[in-house]
Amino acid sequence: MAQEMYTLPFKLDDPSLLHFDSYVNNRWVKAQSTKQFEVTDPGTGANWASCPDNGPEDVPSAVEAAHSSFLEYRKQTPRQRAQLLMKWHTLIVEARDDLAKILTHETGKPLVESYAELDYSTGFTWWFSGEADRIQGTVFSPSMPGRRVFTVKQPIGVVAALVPWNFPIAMVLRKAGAALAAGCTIIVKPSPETPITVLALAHLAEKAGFPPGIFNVLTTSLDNTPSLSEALCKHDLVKKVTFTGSTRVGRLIAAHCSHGLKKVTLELGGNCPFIVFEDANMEQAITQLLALKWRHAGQACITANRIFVQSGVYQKFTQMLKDRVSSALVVGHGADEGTTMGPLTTPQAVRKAISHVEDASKRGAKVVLGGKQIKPPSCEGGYFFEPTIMTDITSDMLVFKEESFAPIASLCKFETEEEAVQTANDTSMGLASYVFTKDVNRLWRMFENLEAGMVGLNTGNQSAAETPFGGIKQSGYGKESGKDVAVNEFLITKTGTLTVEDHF
Ligand SMILES: O=CCCC(=O)O
Repeated sequence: MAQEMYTLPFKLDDPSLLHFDSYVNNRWVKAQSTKQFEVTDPGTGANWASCPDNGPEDVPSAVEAAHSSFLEYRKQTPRQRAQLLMKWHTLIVEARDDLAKILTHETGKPLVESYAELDYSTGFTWWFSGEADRIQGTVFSPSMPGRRVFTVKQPIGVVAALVPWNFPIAMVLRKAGAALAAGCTIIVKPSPETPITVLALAHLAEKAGFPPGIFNVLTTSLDNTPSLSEALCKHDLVKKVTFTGSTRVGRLIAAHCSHGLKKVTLELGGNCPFIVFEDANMEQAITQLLALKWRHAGQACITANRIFVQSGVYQKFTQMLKDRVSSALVVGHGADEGTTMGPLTTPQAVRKAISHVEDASKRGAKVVLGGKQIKPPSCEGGYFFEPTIMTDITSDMLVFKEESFAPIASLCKFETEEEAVQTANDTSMGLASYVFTKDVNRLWRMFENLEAGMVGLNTGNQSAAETPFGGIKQSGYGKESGKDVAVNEFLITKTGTLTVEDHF
């Protein structure tokens, strides 16, 4: 359907930001099939845009363009790459109000959270423009006399970035920031729910002066996502794949990439434990939990999925949480003033939330708040679920075994530190964990014993551009953000050995 057939649900200060075609080699392009897919406002269920539904046949020309650009871009000095990133950063910051509106109408998150995502995201452009200048090799004398060894870091080549819908701007800038700083070119495949924010970033990248083929976006529908992603992963000229999403899809990506032995970064599911000991500062724990659990209605990989509370404060904590949630959360359309929790992004997410509550209730959990799908006034077609608190959660329930990815706080009681560690680690995932206690020795022990790539100690969300982000176990491998580690994911290390003749 042509874009003129849709009604835009918002007005932008700079309408030139809006693009509805894919972006390859600095050109706005359709899919070869000419097919389109629709973009929906999760707050109303109404479609407001459509984009090209690219398939595997659209991959080779995009990769070839990205590869020929790579052969030139890799020759730019780190300072030149830093300057391009900084210009992009400035333009994104300037477009903050418009980008926040698009983000809210694609993801459903409240405007206040869209602004928070933008501020988090521009941390990445800022940080990685600095990282470009800090890429360095080494030189040293080896054990063999008369030799010198040195290493240089070189960009790996064309990168494919497969990004999720929950933080579409942050996840693109976290990946692209590092890749472009390293001297790689990139093809981004946005999630079918959130292509327009990513196309707006492409518009700003061009305005910032990135030459053709450096930053490319191939949009695609849910149906074509598997085949297009596979074609990207298996193309010979794609040298690195970076993916954020579910563990199930992460396994498929790793399998596709194994053919070409491609370097892969996988940021996968969480099922993160949030542990509150009796001696914790309850106010602090609740405040941190609220910010973490209700961030984007629970749709973050690092959200608190299983909340373990020590028996002595279990009742008190449950009541405090219920009071705070009841008074703090206003559910509605993300663009409405006063909304503090928006809809879920997809109807499938609502179905999963319903099934998790039903399964837990059947197995003995108590729903102390919420538990149902809702339709706030003027949002009848939207994908809303009540902020929900359940107690008496046990390890046989789906909410314990899987990520809910919904506004469901699931509380489990525990007695001892040993039991808390054992049950928290009782999952195949290992992304983030959170511990609240005033006992510094216990904090340290928990930090060492919890199986997670990131541990918050009297802290909820710890995500930041300067902080290494990534999981262990089936939460994936590789690090994004942080000093050196993130850029290294897009670099190869080449070793030189030189024989030095001693003439003097
Ligand atoms: O959901 C995944 C990303 C969340 C974050 O970067 O804090």
